[in-house]
Amino acid sequence: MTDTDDFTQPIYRDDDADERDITNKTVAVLGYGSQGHAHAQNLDDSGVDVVVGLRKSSASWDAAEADGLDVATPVEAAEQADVVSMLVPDTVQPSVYADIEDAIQPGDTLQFAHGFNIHYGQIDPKPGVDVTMIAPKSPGHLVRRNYEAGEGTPALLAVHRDETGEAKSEALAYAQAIGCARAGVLETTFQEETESDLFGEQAVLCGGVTSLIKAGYETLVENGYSPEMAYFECMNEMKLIVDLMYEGGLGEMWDSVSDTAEYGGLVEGDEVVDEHVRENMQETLDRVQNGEFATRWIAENQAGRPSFNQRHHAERNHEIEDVGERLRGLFAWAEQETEREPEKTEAEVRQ
Ligand SMILES: NC(=O)C1=CN([C@@H]2O[C@H](COP(=O)(O)OP(=O)(O)OC[C@H]3O[C@@H](n4cnc5c(N)ncnc54)[C@H](OP(=O)(O)O)[C@@H]3O)[C@@H](O)[C@H]2O)C=CC1
Ligand SMILES: CC[C@](O)(C(C)=O)C(=O)O
Ligand SMILES: [Mg+2]
Ligand SMILES: [Mg+2]
Repeated sequence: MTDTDDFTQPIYRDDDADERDITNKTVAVLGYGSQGHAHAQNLDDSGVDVVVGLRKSSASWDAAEADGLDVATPVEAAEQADVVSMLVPDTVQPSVYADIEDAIQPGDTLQFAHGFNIHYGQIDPKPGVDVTMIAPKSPGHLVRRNYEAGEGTPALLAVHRDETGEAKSEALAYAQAIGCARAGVLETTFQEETESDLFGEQAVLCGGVTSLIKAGYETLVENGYSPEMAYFECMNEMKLIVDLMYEGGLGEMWDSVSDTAEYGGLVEGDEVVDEHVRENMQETLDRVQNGEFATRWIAENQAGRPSFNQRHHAERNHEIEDVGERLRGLFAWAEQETEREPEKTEAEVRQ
């Protein structure tokens, strides 16, 4: 464990976990998407007995088998397992849980990578079952890529229910087996993980950044600058700037850019992301905390995702996507380094 003098809370590392708390169990990984394929393969490589749970019709079934994993239906997988890792999309988890509930026995564990369905009351696990979470703070493909490179991905650990008295040590061993304890595992609650994760992806990581990029791109193009110039300035260089912050914090980035960029950025940054943006962020957090976002997302799915589909297609058809695809075609290295999920089909988007 890290020295708590340096941090506000303990951060668990490989030495804090006992691999036998997971290598003596069978884990059913339900879903073989972004997180599912990474957890299943990392667990398998760490010597854990894994069975992947998928619908018979699943396009991922052959992929999981080709990766050398045992595959069964979610019910069959849950019947064999001591730990069921719920890695299907948040919106389908309640119906998948209803299907597998009878297959889970007292003393088993139901584990999540995000707390949405527990926190907002969409799943109420049956008595006698441990309920835990290991939530990697990363897209799943990097959880796998980092593991293979001998590196780790930070994760959050939470215990919602501990019937066996072993919920935390088992979750920590799971985190170790998927490579997260190489980096660090922070203990939290389902509430804190859910609300901070939703806020982060909406206001900053996914929603905030894409809106900032599009607004910058559109401002340049509307003022007569070329799309190629605007793409390189507002999108391509974003990665290079963020990489510096990832490696060495804000300071390393500011040290690397010119003094002109540092002065202009410090002065104008707060003009662009002003008090009004902070008020908007607070409202976003309010909607997460009071359940308004969750209610809207659940209703959106029940209605067949009309707003999601419209926004999904508008985003994919934004001009920056077209110019970006053509420009990235010039980067010889991009194809080797970038491990992208194939574009979702219409049916998958509607799911
Ligand atoms: N994406 C990420 O990087 C992160 C995700 N999380 C959390 O991890 C969990 C999983 O998310 P994510 O990896 O994005 O999920 P994905 O959308 O990538 O999951 C797709 C997988 O789920 C399967 N699936 C979909 N519907 C069903 C169903 N009804 N029954 C059985 N299998 C089904 C799909 O198979 P099929 O071929 O049958 O459709 C596919 O294998 C969520 O709780 C999410 O919030 C947490 C951190 C980051
Ligand atoms: C940032 C999006 C995320 O929360 C993640 C990769 O951590 C997600 O839900 O996919
Ligand atoms: Mg997240
Ligand atoms: Mg998330």
